[in-house]
Amino acid sequence: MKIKLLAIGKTDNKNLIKLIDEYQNRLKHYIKFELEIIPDIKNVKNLSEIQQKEKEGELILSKLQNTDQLVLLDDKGKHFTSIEFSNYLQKKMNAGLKQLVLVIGGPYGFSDAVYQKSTGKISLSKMTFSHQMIRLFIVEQLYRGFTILKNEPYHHE
Ligand SMILES: C[S@@+](CC[C@H](N)C(=O)[O-])C[C@H]1O[C@@H](n2cnc3c(N)ncnc32)[C@H](O)[C@@H]1O
Repeated sequence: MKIKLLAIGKTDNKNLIKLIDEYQNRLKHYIKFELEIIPDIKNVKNLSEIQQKEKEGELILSKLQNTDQLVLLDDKGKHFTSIEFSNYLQKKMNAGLKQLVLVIGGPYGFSDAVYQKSTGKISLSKMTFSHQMIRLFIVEQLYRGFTILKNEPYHHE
């Protein structure tokens, strides 16, 4: 299985980029992983929130292959402990899934079309974080999940 993380908009924060890169590199020892950044929509000032979400949604959906499973990172999604999340990843691998696509929405979240196409929603907290911070949190949790599956000493209860 491959995991693709789709995210909207580039971040200029060098410290954040460095940390994301570090976990991304660690993760690559366990699974094929790709972070794909969808460029920011141009002239967003002329768009309503709904129009921006719809345009971002079209770009997200255009990136999907037929066999992909689309799972959204969403503060209203399902909550997992890190161990439960590692089991979730194991189940996806056991199911013979070719590619799991995790998506981080833009500043206003997802369009209805993206919600309709998705097969699940994962929340990393009841709180809402910026779409940039979530990139770091999910790569760290993915890394943590794989170290749990491999019984490696990173996660402590
Ligand atoms: C600023 S948030 C968008 C908030 C927007 N009000 C909404 O309803 O989704 C930007 C993106 O970050 C991600 N995000 C923020 N907080 C999250 C959380 N607690 N769990 C999972 N994803 C989160 C989601 O992908 C969200 O679309």
